[in-house]
Amino acid sequence: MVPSNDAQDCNTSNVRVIARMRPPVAPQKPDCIACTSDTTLEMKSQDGSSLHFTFNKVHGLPTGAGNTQADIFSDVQDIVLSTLEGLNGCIMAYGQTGSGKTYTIAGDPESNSEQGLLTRSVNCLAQGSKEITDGSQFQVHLSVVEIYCESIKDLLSDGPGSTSLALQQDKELGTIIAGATKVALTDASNLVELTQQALAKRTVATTRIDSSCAASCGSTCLVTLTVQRHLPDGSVMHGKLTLADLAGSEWQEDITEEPEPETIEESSSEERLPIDPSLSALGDVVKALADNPFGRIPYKGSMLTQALKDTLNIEASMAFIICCSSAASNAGETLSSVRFDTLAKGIMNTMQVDSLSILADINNAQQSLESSIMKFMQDLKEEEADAQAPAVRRVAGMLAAHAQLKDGIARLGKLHEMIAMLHLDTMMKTEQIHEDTQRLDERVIKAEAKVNKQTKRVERMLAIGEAMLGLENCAALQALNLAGAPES
Ligand SMILES: Nc1ncnc2c1ncn2[C@@H]1O[C@H](COP(=O)(O)OP(=O)(O)OP(=O)(O)O)[C@@H](O)[C@H]1O
Repeated sequence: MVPSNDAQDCNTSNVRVIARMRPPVAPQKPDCIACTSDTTLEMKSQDGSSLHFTFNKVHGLPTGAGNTQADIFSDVQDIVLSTLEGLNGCIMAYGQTGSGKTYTIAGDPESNSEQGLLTRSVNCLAQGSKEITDGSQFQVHLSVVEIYCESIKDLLSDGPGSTSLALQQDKELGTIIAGATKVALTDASNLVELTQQALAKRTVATTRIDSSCAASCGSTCLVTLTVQRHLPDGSVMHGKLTLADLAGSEWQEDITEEPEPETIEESSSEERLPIDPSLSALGDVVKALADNPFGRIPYKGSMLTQALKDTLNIEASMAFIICCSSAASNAGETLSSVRFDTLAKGIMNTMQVDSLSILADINNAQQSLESSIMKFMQDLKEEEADAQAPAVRRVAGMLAAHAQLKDGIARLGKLHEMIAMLHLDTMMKTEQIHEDTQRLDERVIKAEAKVNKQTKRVERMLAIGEAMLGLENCAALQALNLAGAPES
C-alpha cells in the first residue's frame, strides 16, 4: 500500500498535513523512517521493502524542510492570521507519546527560538492586527482546557467547578466551554507564566493502564485563541483558533505488553483502535469529513470532537501536524500516525473532488445558459422581423398623437394668454368707464346746479316782470281815472 496523494502547496490548502520528525534520542535503535524530500517520507521494513508517504510538507533530516519551531509556524501562519478576518482554524499535533506534540504547540515560551505555535500565534495576531489600518479594534482572549476521560478541566483556574466544565452553544460564538477562564491578551508578554501554569495543572498523561477510567485515556490540551474584531461600522467579527495538543496515539494492543520492535506488516493492521476514545472519535470525524464533508459528521462522539466542531469543518482551515519518531522501535506508532495523515488527506481530496464537481456543474450550467440565451436571441430576431412593421406603425401613430397633443397644448397656452390679456383689457376699460361715469356724474350734478340757478333767476325775473306788469296796469288805471272815465 503506497499512499500517493500529490503534495499541495502548504500555505494555500484548507486542509494540510505536515509531518514533523522528532530528532533521534541516543541510544535509539537505527532509523527506520527517513525524509526523502521536503514532501515525502520513506519507511523501511526489516525485509528491505519500503513504504512511501507524501505530505504537504515534511520537516526533518536528512532532506526534509527545516525543522525549527519557526519553520513549523511558517506552514500555518496564514491560518492564524485568517482569524483576524473572522475565520476559524484548527492546528492539531498528533502522534505517540514523546513524539513532540507539546513541544510543537507550547515549546519553551521563554526562549525565542524554542517558542511553540502558541506564543508565535499570539505575537503574529498582535502584529497582524496592527497592520490592519481600517480603524478596526481587536480583542484576543486565551483559554486553555484539558480533556481527560471525557471531562473538561480549566487549566488557567483552580476555582470551584474548574474541573468539570460543560460545552454550550452560543449564537454568535458557536461552541463555547462555559466557565473556562478567558485571559485578554495584548501581546505574548504574560504567556510564559500562563503556559507554565497550564502545563503544571495538566493531568500526567496516562497512556498505560489507567485505573481511574473505564477506558484508558490520554490527556488532550486545547488552547483556544478567540479574536473579536470591532469594525468601524459597529459590526463585530469573531474568529477562533484552536491549537490541539492531542493525547498520545498509542494503540490498544500496545498497552498490555511491552512494545516490541515490529515489522511493518504486523503494525499495519487497520483493525486496531487508538487507546484514547476521543482520538477514535476524532478519527471518525476526519473520516466522515473525508467521505462527505456536507453529510452528517459525528461530532457527538466525544467531548473533544464536540469542542472542535467550529474549527474542524470544511469552512475552517485545518492543519494536522503528524509528529513522529524516526526510531525503529517506534515504527508501528509512526506508521499509525502517518496513516492518520491518509485519512486527513482524504478530506483534502474530497474537498478537491467536490470543488471540481461543483466547478463542472457550474460550467455545465453556464454552457446550457449560454445556449439558451443564443436560442432566445435567435427567436427574438425572427419574431422581431414579423413584429417590427405593426410595431413601427404603432409607434408612428403614437408619435403623431403625441405631436398633436403637443400642438393642442401649445394652442391652449396661447388661448390662455389671450384670455388673460382680454381680461386685463376688460378690467382696464371697466375702470376707465367707471372713472368716466364718475366724471359725468359730477358734470351732471354741476349742470343741474347751474340749471337750478338759472331757473331761480328766471323765476325771479318772471316775478319781477309780473310785478312790473301789475304796476303798469295800476298806472294805466290811474291815468284812466284821472281822465274822467265814467265810473262803472
Ligand atoms: N522537534 C523537536 N526538537 C527538539 N526537541 C524535541 C522535538 N520534539 C520533541 N522534543 C523533545 O522531546 C521531549 C518530548 O516531547 P513532547 O513532550 O513534546 O512530546 P509529546 O508528544 O507532547 O508527549 P506527550 O504525549 O507525553 O505529551 C521533550 O523534551 C521535547 O523537548
